[in-house]
Amino acid sequence: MDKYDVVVIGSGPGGAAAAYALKAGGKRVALIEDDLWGGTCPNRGCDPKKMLVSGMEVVERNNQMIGKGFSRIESIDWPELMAFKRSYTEPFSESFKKGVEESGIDAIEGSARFIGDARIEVGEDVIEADAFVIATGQRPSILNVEGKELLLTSTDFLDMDELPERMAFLGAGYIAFELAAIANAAGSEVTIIHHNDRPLKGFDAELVGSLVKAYEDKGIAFAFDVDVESISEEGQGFSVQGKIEGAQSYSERFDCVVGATGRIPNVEALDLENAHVEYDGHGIAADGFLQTSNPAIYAVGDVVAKKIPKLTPTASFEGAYLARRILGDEAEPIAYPPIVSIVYGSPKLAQVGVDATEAADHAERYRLDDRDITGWFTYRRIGEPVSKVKIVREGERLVGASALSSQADALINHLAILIDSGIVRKDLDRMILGSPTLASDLSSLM
Ligand SMILES: Cc1cc2nc3c(=O)[nH]c(=O)nc-3n(C[C@H](O)[C@H](O)[C@H](O)COP(=O)(O)OP(=O)(O)OC[C@H]3O[C@@H](n4cnc5c(N)ncnc54)[C@H](O)[C@@H]3O)c2cc1C
Ligand SMILES: NC(=O)c1ccc[n+]([C@@H]2O[C@H](COP(=O)([O-])OP(=O)(O)OC[C@H]3O[C@@H](n4cnc5c(N)ncnc54)[C@H](O)[C@@H]3O)[C@@H](O)[C@H]2O)c1
Repeated sequence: MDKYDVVVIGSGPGGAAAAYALKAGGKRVALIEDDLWGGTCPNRGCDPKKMLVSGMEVVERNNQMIGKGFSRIESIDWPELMAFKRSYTEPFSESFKKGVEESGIDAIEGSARFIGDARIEVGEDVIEADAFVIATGQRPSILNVEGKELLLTSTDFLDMDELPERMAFLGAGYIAFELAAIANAAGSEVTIIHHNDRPLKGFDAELVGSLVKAYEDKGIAFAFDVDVESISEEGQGFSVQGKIEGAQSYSERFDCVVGATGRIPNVEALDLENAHVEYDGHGIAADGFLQTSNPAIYAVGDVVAKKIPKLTPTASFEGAYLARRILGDEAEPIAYPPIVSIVYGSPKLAQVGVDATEAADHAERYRLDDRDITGWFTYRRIGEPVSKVKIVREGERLVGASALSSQADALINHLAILIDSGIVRKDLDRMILGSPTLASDLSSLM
């Protein structure tokens, strides 16, 4: 039987951040993975998605420049774009594992399950540790309808050999908006089917409305207030059936249907009952120190039941915090800075900090600037059809922002740095930044 100081279960951004920092702090560490090394983000999440987004961005930029020196719309060769994506993803897992081993962490392959309060089993091997970190992430939740086995997931989409001519996404969250934009740019006829009329619920309703309009302008269809009841095979394709607001029936045929109705925590295989670790359908319960109901077991990343966005940077932030805590360098509970959320759609939608609703509800405290900046030079020069920004200030200081444009991802990160550092307009005015750029716009936005 092997004995470690710390065993980390799951090699995604949360588990890897904890394992590397614990090893650097002098601990004997094992990292266990039962699938691809590096977890969701680099293998079937953020990174492969963004490789495909690169293609979408070229088409978007090309379309915006038509009549401005460009007449031809570049089209995406899907198999070639997919080969480009695979050039990144295919070698990733092996090279990640090699990096783990070279750092002196024991890389163990297999599924971990608890067989006691401080003991796990991986295959035939029993492993003990002073502390465990659960970082097992989430997987797609499959809508419980008749024919659910016919649904594809985001993982299937991100590795599709051929792009279907007509496709549907069920759900209208991050994944549906991002993958729909990619498929649309690559020439597929896309429909997003949603059970209510409020897509991307965590984002500013008005900016989401503008995003939906932009999608419709690109030919993406929305079927709102549809309760999907069944998926069935129809010829070479699939039929989605349901009810519109519980009355009228809905029926459409597609070449493929991708379920994007959320993700669920990977907890079942862990046999958490054997270690007295509490969890529910949202994930593992962890306190402000990321400690579970068993004091020797911690949890980080997507597998934790939490209100904050389940994203790669939050998972790695938690992993790094937890390593400091276990190493005895952290006495305070975890404190998150404002968290940037970005939907890599076409255009992109992004937000950080206090939102417009909270600002309006607390008008005595916050000042909200709601601006259409489509005419600004930054956007004019690329023929951007829409650019909107909402800025929330408390006194002089920026405390929140939302943005919609093809540049919203970079802009929101600039704004998050201003929020976090407390930089105000007069500080910006003392700087000479490269112009014209997003950075040189900041002073005017403040
Ligand atoms: C399509 C898609 C796009 C995304 N895009 C973005 C984005 O652009 N930006 C962003 O910030 N976030 C994005 N995310 C979310 C991001 O991928 C996750 O928030 C992040 O990967 C969470 O990290 P984690 O370490 O908690 O879990 P994961 O990365 O999911 O890693 C968990 C690991 O644990 C392993 N595991 C599970 N059970 C066991 C077991 N019993 N034994 C051993 N190993 C086990 C799994 O195989 C997995 O490798 C995206 C997600 C998806 C699905
Ligand atoms: N850019 C990013 O940072 C990024 C990208 C992709 C995924 N992610 C992460 O992955 C998670 C999962 O993404 P997701 O898009 O699957 O989840 P999500 O929670 O963002 O969206 C799920 C959507 O499905 C809808 N839905 C739920 N039940 C439904 C039903 N019965 N019929 C129709 N619609 C239904 C929800 O109302 C919601 O709009 C995200 O919450 C996020 O944490 C992040």
